[in-house]
Amino acid sequence: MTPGARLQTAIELLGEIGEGHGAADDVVGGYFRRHRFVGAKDRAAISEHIYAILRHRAVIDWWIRRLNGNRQPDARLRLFATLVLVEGWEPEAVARACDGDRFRPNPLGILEQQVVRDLKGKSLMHPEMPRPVRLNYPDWLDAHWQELFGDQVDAELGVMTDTAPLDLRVNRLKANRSDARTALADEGVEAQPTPLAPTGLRIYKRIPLATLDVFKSGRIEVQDEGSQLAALLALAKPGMRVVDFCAGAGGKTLALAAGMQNKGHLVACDISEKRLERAVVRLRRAGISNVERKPLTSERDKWVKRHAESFDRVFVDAPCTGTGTWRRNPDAKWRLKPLDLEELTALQASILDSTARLVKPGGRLVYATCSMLPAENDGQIRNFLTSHPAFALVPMSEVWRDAIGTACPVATDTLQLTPKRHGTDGFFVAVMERKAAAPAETMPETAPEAASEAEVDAAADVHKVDAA
Ligand SMILES: C[S@@+](CC[C@H](N)C(=O)[O-])C[C@H]1O[C@@H](n2cnc3c(N)ncnc32)[C@H](O)[C@@H]1O
Repeated sequence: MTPGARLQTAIELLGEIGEGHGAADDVVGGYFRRHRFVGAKDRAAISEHIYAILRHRAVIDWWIRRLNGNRQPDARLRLFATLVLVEGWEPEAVARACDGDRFRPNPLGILEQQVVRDLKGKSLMHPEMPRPVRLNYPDWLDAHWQELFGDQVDAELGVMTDTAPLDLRVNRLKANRSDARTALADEGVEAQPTPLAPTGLRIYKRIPLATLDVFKSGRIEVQDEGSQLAALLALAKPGMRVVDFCAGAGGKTLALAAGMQNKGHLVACDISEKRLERAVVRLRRAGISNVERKPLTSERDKWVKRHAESFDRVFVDAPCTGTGTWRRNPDAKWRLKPLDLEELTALQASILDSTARLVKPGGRLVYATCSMLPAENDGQIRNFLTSHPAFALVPMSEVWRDAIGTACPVATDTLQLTPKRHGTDGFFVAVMERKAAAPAETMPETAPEAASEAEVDAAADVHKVDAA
């Protein structure tokens, strides 16, 4: 591809992302899957153009508006401005690449030429930029960040425009960390142990992961260190009965099953049967055979009532704003609206309320999000504990000591990881225990019949993953 053809592709994909055709990684990944002839260098260049814009969008738009009256920035103008401001292109190089020839962008219009010319030599940041512009997030989130980070907002949000490294989880059913690291090195990939999670390896380069033997043989999986820690902190042990309630495509399910050494019963629930289906191949690759997949109609599905107080661990990886993953999904912040936060917090409260029923006396409810917004995290836990006196928070120092054994990285009773402080995604974990002697949670009006083991086994047979 010529540089111009790469720009034209980036413009088209940015248009699709902007029109809500999907998350950036789906749109870009889908394009590359449909156009397999696009070479590795072209793919890297196209992705770099797109992600440079998504990461710096507020700053780019601020400059465009400043230089160009209040003109609404479009995909072309954003790209041209980013080439000059972020990628250091000369205005003449932009003009040369956009000559209107086949597969290349049309020549720059007068306004576009003017913006590109005026941006030459400018630095990305300007002292007059308001904080949400400087740090590239929507205005309405400023108060939320202030509540969480106080005078550290700049430092904490400043790193959210960086690129995240690639974290891998070593599958303890098949390898230990040192073996997996050696196997990666044998395939030419240098990996470092993650500082907090004993199961993690970190890679700073782009690698063709799916082609590596160490991946194909199920010894490693992609998983951010924060997610690995969340699963470890559940302390799911061999022989336990465990639910992964919002299991999706099984990222945490795989980690929980490894902690259980493939022994005991692990139910992976989700309202999306399609996502659960995507877990099958991953479970098989990891050699996991103790997982039952259970699609639900909602968090209030009858299955929940039928299994009241029958699980040692209930893991809730709640649907959330994903504000902790902006380094990986920079476009997500621009799709997020205040109403989404309201709807998500209501859904999280309902999921917590319903899943509490599943926990045995003495068992634990583990709530996790990949968000850093207090309303989804500590606020949610405060409300839950007030309305569910049968549960008590297990202090994080205690959970961490039992699960990880190193010094706990926070002094609070819940865990809020941030990219700035911990180098992980922004991840939250709270562990609550149902008091052993407490009366049962309020039960539904219709008497709950506990499922017999035979029923459970029959359900398991339908969805059970063949480990072969
Ligand atoms: C954060 S994602 C889970 C990611 C997954 N645990 C992993 O590690 O790959 C949240 C999941 O919650 C599911 N979900 C949304 N609403 C739900 C509900 N009412 N009950 C159960 N699951 C729900 C979504 O389908 C989504 O898969």
